[in-house]
Formats: sequence, structure tokens, C-alpha cells
Amino acid sequence: MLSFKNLSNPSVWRICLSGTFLAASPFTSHYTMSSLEEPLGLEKFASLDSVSRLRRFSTSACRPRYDEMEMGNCLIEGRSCSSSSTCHEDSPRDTYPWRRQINGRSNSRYLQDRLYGTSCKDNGGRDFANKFLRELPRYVKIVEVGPRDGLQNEKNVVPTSVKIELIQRLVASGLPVIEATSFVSPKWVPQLADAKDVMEAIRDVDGVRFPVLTPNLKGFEAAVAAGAKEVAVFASASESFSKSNINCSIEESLARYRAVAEAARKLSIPVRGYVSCVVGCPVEGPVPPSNVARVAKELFDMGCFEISLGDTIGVGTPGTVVPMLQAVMAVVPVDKLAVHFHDTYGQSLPNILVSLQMGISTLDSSVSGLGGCPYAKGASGNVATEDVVYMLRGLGIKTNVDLGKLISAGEFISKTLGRQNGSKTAAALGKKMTADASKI
Ligand SMILES: CC(C)(COP(=O)([O-])OP(=O)([O-])OC[C@H]1O[C@@H](n2cnc3c(N)ncnc32)[C@H](O)[C@@H]1OP(=O)([O-])[O-])[C@@H](O)C(=O)NCCC(=O)NCCSC(=O)C[C@@](C)(O)CC(=O)[O-]
Repeated sequence: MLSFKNLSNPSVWRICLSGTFLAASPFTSHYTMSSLEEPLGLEKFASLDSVSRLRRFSTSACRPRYDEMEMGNCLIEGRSCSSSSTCHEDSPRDTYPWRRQINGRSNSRYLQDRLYGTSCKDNGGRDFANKFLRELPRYVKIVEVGPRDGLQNEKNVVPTSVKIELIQRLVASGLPVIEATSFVSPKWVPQLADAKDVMEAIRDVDGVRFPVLTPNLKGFEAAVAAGAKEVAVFASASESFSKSNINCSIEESLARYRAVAEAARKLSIPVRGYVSCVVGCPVEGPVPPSNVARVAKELFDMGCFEISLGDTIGVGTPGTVVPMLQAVMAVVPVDKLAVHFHDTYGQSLPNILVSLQMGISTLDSSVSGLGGCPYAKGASGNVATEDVVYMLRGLGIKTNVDLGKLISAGEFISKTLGRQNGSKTAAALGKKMTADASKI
């Protein structure tokens, strides 16, 4: 890991490059160095230019400007994400936020600080920054799993009307795919016993896909009867988890899913496939990547249009996620893969970042970080959708999601369930949004 500090600039930056990961942090000019921080040596100065392309903080203010930062807008050159839900690729330079007039005056110092570095000779670092940006997708599809994965583990029964309102609010935020419920045994998951009623209430909503979980033909038939137009099957890379979750071995589950896939094919219903425990299992511990790849390939071969790789208990780090993805990508095309991280150890965002860098452009997440699997004790909810959208915006990646409306949906369900909102973005922006909704 390298650590730089530019003391000759009006602002002080510290940039850490570690392998393929990059983070940039602003420090005020009055910032006092901690004894743990390595000062920026002049010999390292040249590298700063490379990451200056990734700067997104006002150097004149020595801290991020609220209107540019707080909604996770992208200030990366060539990837301008506006504060609305739209994103403009390769916008002309004049549209960059740092060229905006501030208080009626051109913020020339800010602009100068932004641009000074481009004259430096710094090919290595610039190559790194260019490569970093090139590797990222331009658009990411978010699969919202809150109403299903998020609510399946709630202790108290959530009224059907609340579930429906949550889904309606999520629809309003622009999410393209919302996993609505599960057609599983109500004895196993009582919380989703109202699957039929939920599905019937939303079946005619246009423009959004509402996949539902179906563990067998019985569930598939019930889902279709209730109006489902897309289903998901869920296998495990761990034998023990398969037994505890769906009461059968991996092979038995795959046989059931072949039957579901065959029935779905006849009705032209798309089937999504999950692999759970892709990094670790609550019973068996670490799960070998080859096991994950084998199950993913089986699901793909039986006709699943997309395979979502679930770190069910949230133990993965980039160090374990990368080899797992490598193994799966060797047998399933990367554009057919999605990732599904639970945030037990707070590793979801770095795991998502490496997944994006490896070419994955479909992410599962749960509004306000709701959730947890009833058969994976101690596992926390999924990564919060708000936090994912915020990060993607910061990277200039389009999602078409209105962050303000999404946060409102998260606030609604958190308040209704009487639980703390699990999204850090919502916590940071929630109050400000209520005060000034027009900025969203
Ligand atoms: C798979 C079964 C059904 C096997 O359950 P079983 O008890 O082995 O099944 P069975 O065939 O012996 O049936 C038992 C009873 O369930 C009924 N039944 C049977 N199937 C259905 C159905 N589809 N819908 C409604 N009822 C059903 C069936 O009719 C029977 O009713 P009874 O005669 O006793 O009155 C059960 O274990 C089950 O429902 N498991 C679901 C568990 C679940 O939903 N877990 C959470 C999913 S989260 C996950 O997997 C991870 C994921 C996807 O989120 C990714 C990640 O986070 O990593």
C-alpha cells in the first residue's frame, strides 16, 4: 500500500492505492497528521496526478461541497452523474460540476486545482486511473431483494399492506427488478405466507420485474397462478446449508430446479438461479470456489438466465470473493452473473467494487439493509441499496434509481418495523432530504 500526502497543494489529499482498489480522502488544509500516517514524500508526488482524475472534492473549500457530494454524484472525468437519476456519459467538460458558478462567481481556484495535474508526466498512475475507470460498467442493474430477503426473517408478521406499500415505493424509486416474495412452505417461512396476496396486488404493475422464489414445482405453479412472470430457484454451494435451508441435498435440489426450469421454459417464464454460501457456510466454514462454480454451471445449463452468487452469511472479503468469481467466470459468462452480498462484516461495498472491476454489472441489495436468512443464524441483512446507489453514483455508473425516493422507501419500512435504518447513506442524508427535498 502506498500513502501520499500533497503538502504543496492548498488542500491535502491522501490517496491509498492497494492492488486494484483505490480510495481518495480529502483532508482540510488544517489537518494535523496523525503519527500513524506516512508523510507524502516528493518522490511519490508524481503519482498524484493519476488520481487527480478521480478527485471529487472541492479543494478550495478543503472539504466536499454538500451539493456535489452528498447525493453521491460522480465527478469523475467523462462520467458525470447528475443529482437527478440520470447519468451523462462523456459529457462535455463544461458540464462538469467543478466548472459551475458558485455563489454567482466562477470558482477559478477550484477549477485550477482540478486541472493542474494533467500537465504532470505521470503515465503509470494515469494508466492506473484510466484502467480503473475502463473496467467499470457504465450501467448497473440493481435487483432489489428487500421485500423477500429483507422481510423473510422479521420476527413479527409484517402486514401484507405494508409489504405492498414498500414494493410500490420501491417501484417509484426507479428500481428495475424487485424480488417480491417467495412461494415456499409457510411452515418453513411463515413471514411470506401471504405470497399470493402480495403477488396479486402488484402483478399488473408495468415496467418493473417482480421475480419470486420457488423451491419446487408446487411453488412454481402457485407463483404462476398468482401472476408471477419471473421466478428464482435457489441452490447452495454447501451441502449442509442445502439441507437446513430446503431440506434436501444439492443434487436433489438441482433435480427439482430442472423440473421448474422445464416448466418455466414451456411458459416462457425466465428463471433466475441463486447459489448461496458462495464464500462460507454457517455449518461447514469456508466453501471452495470449485463447488460454487459447479452449482452455478448446473443452474446456467438448465436454463437460468442469470446466476446470483450469494454470500449468505456475509463473511467474504475481496480476498475470497475474487477467487470465487474467477472460478465461476471460467464456466458461466460474466454477463450472466450477479452478486448478492450480506453485510455481516461490513465488506459488501468493497466486494461489490471488485465484482464491478471483474465485469459484473448486476447487483442484489436490500433497501435499508433489511434482512437475513432464517437458516443462517447471525447473518445480517443484505448490503443497503441506498449505499450501493450512492457508491455507484460516485463512480459515475448509471442505475436510473432516484436516491431520494429510495431513501424514503427505506425510512418507511424501517419506521414501520421499528428498526434502525441499516443504510449509512440514509442516515447521512435522511434529515437533509426532509429539509430540502428539491436537491434530491
Ligand atoms: C423446500 C421446502 C418446501 C421443502 O420442505 P419439506 O418439508 O422438505 O417439503 P415437503 O415436500 O415434505 O412438504 C412439506 C409441506 O410443505 C408443503 N410445501 C412444499 N412445497 C411448498 C411450496 N413451494 N409452497 C407451499 N407449501 C409447500 C407441502 O405441501 C407440505 O405440506 P403439508 O402436507 O405438510 O401440509 C421447504 O424447505 C421450504 O419451503 N424452504 C424454503 C426456505 C427458504 O425460503 N429459505 C430462505 C431462502 S434464502 C436463501 O436461500 C438464500 C438466498 C436466495 O437469499 C441467497 C443468499 O442470501 O445467499
